[in-house]
Amino acid sequence: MHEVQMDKMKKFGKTYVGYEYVQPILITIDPDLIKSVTITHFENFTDILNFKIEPKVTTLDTAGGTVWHVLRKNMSPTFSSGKLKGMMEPISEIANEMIEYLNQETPKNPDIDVKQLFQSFALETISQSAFGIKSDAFQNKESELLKHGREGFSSFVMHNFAESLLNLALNQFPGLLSYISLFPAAYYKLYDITANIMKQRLDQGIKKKDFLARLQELIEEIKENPNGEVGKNLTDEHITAQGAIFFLAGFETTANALATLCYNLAQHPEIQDKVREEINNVVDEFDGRIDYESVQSMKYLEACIQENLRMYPPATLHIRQCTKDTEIAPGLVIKKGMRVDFPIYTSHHNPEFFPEPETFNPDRFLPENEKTIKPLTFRPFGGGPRFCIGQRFALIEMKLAVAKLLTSYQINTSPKTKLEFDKGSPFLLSYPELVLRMNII
Ligand code: HEM
Repeated sequence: MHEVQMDKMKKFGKTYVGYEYVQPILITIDPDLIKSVTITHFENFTDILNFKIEPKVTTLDTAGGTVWHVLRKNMSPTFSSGKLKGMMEPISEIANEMIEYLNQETPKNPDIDVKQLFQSFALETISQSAFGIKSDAFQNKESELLKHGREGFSSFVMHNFAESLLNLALNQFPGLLSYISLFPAAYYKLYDITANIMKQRLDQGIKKKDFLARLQELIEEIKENPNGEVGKNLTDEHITAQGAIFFLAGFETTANALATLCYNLAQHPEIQDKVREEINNVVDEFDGRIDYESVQSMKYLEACIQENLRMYPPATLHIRQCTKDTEIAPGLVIKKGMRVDFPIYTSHHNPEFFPEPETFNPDRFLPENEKTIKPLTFRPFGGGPRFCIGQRFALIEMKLAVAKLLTSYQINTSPKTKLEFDKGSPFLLSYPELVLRMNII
């Protein structure tokens, strides 16, 4: 799909009108228009869907209006610096498990499907920090959570796709909604897992400090203060639903980005050597520690991660629905009910924003050069108040994983290395596998 968008942008320029059946959609990578919609006039563009869904599937990414506001406000503290710092110790342990797994596998066969490797890493990370449980993803490829994660994620992709296809029908016949579920079984399974763990914790008086603990606090708040902001706008079902989306949104995106980063580093051994040298120097300065503090000093590693997110953004598009007629630029009025699309891949590959866009050049993101990047042209995590809530979590998680990996392994291409993106995915730059050769240092 990103290829289609690239062709259209070449033909029509940075802004054009596309059609979904008979409904017009404004499609733009113009940073001024993006600012106008996602920031200046955000109150008229808070929503992602333009039809109602039941509370059990109203996750932060699908919620709209007041429900979204209240959810976002109350979920944000989970990602404060203090909370993130607390989560890093288990993540560091999981990265160690990943290295142990490689130490066990690579003597048999150094060609590793890094997509699968990082899916296990990301799954274990989310399941321990969100659900407080071990999924045993490295050793157990049949892990229940891994299965629901993969199925749920393809469904998550599908529900976005289904949303586009059913949009028109649902608009005209809202009654259809009682018959159609856009959210397949895996979603409900994750809802049940969340509900069961919360119940178990309540019954056994287990106290933790993870995402689920925050959800439990909110459910308590509804009971204690039914007329407060949370009680008036949310139900227990709304809150429980958030367990699933944190799991689904954080799993595949992070795994995809980590795998393509390793691919870029394998293609550019000189960049890989440079980033390894930085990691080793910082680790020496921090008495051998790779942790929350030390990874903050790895500026070149951060630049490599950002440059990889530019070249291969896991999400290729983000969208907003207009809820009130709004003039977003002189003479350009977006009507209520119209959707505005912001292609990410197309913006990241536009030579006007990023010269020589097909070249992997982490220097673009070094602190001294970052000012040359125009705000809202680089949007791997979206933009405005509705940007990705897991951004900081994902960045630190990726830094930790890559820092640990590069101190133990040299990443090379293998004759089996091939990066081929799935065709037709409207929102994601997904690919089935990515094999790289991992040589112990
Ligand atoms: C490399 C990793 C990731 C990428 C590239 C990514 C990308 C995105 C993008 C493009 C959006 C749409 C933002 C917009 O509409 O402006 C989004 C939303 C979201 N992401 Fe992420 N994400 C990543 C990791 C995570 C993680 C780790 C979590 C959770 C732990 C997460 C949770 C969410 C949620 C809940 C939303 C909806 C936010 C809202 O509508 O308020 N993401 N993400």
